[in-house]
This record gives sequence, structure tokens and C-alpha cells, in this order.
Amino acid sequence: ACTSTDSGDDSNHLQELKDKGVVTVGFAGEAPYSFEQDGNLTGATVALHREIFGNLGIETVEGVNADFGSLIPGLQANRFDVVSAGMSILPQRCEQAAFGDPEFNYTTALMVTQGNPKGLKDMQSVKDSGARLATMTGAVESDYAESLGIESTQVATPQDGMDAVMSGRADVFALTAISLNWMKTNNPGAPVDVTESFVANIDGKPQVGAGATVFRTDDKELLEAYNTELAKITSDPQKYLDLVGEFGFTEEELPDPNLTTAQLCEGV
Ligand SMILES: CC1=N[C@H](C(=O)O)[C@@H](O)CN1
Repeated sequence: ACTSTDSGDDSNHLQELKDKGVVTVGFAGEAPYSFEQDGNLTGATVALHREIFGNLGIETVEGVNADFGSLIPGLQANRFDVVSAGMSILPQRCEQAAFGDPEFNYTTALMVTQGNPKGLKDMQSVKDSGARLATMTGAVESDYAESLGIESTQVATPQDGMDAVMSGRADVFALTAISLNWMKTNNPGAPVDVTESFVANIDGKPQVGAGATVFRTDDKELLEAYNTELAKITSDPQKYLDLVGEFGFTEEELPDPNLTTAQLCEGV
């Protein structure tokens, strides 16, 4: 039988998903966006997906775990139907896949050794101090580092980044403030601190992350149906908070309605 994830042709993808009643999402185990807890797929992007795909008549959201850097390749290889990871809309990613409308605004922070002995506060301070930086493969923080000429150790997962700091293999791990604060809160007693969040730059341009769902480039009908349902949530702060508030997201994370996916793909 031809299933949605192996047909290799997305012209009928939405109908195939409705017929099956299941959408398979790729996720990277980055809390609180999308992760497993007690064997169950959960998180803010998953909560949005359950609501949105449910409204499209697709009742079940299943997950396939992949390293962050393998999410877009896995999507292209039909390992899953969409990516549920709050991925930033970035020009080079838009060349490989199609992004839905923005779902979350986020900024960056640094996980450091407890007490922040090197006094780190942003990417420039990492460069100036010569601190050993870890970033996640394929994640935007690797681009921030590269743009400043900082060499970073690549880790596969958020947990690996935290472990690198705790073991002393790295002085600092950069990721979204939301994910780092979640890890710190959920690992009480871990000898790490998380800095105040900041807006990082690429080539001198400030980058407020705008996370979205990722679709295959040809999957236009699904993308449009998704965006129509998403707009009902992002235009209603209470509805947004009802879905994602339990994962620590606030009105601060509500996407800026003036910043479109098309603009972000162009690199505003
Ligand atoms: C949710 C998330 N967004 C960034 C990115 O898209 O690269 C990275 O911070 C990795 N995690």
C-alpha cells in the first residue's frame, strides 16, 4: 500500500493523512518544543500539531525522533510528514523545505558552568574570552558562531550540550533561552547556570528566532491548510496560551504578525 510517508509524491498528501487519521512528525527531543516524557510525545509544537491536525480531521500525531541536524534531510527522505521542532525560518533552510507561518519568537542564551566563571553574556563575549563553545549540529547557534569566526564543538542533542558543560569538555553551550531554562529547571542541582537571554547576530544582523513547522517543498496544499488553522490560534492570545502555556511559553513568544515567512526566507 502507498502510505503518506513513502509515496514520494505530495500532490494528495493532505487527503492521504485524513484517510489514515495519522500524521507523523519529526522531532529532536528538544524540550519544551517537542520531546518524549514517560514514553509520550509532548511539547508546545506537539500541542499545536494535535490541535491543528485534529481540526483538519487527522486525529493522531505520532513522532519519529531524529537529531536536529537530520530533521530536514529526514523530511526530504519521507521519514516523516512534517517537522515539529520550532525550527527557525532561515534562508538556507527555505531552499531545502517549505516553512509554515511563524509560531514562536525566541531568543538565545548560554548554559555555563555554575557561577559563570568567564562572565559570558552573549556570543561576542564567548569570542572575546576564548571560551570553548558547544553548539548543536544544524542549529542556528552554529551559524551565530561561524559568523563571528568562533570554532564550536558540535553536539547532537540538547542533553549532549548540557553534558559537555557539566563534564568540562565545553565552557558554554548556546541554544534558545527557552530550551536551556527548561533543562536547568528540570535538572535541579545540576552545576550549571543559564545567562539572561539575548538577540544574536548573523553577519551583524540581529536575529530574533521565528520557529515554524517544516513541510516538503511540494507539499503546498497541506501547508496552506495548516496555516489557515494556525492563524486561528496565533490571532487569539488566549487560545495560544491555552495550548502552549503549560510548556512555559508566554505572550512574549507570540509571533510578530508583521514578520512573514516570505520575509524571513529572504533574510530580513
Ligand atoms: C528550537 C530551536 N531552534 C533553533 C534552530 O532552529 O536552529 C535552535 O536553537 C535549535 N532549536
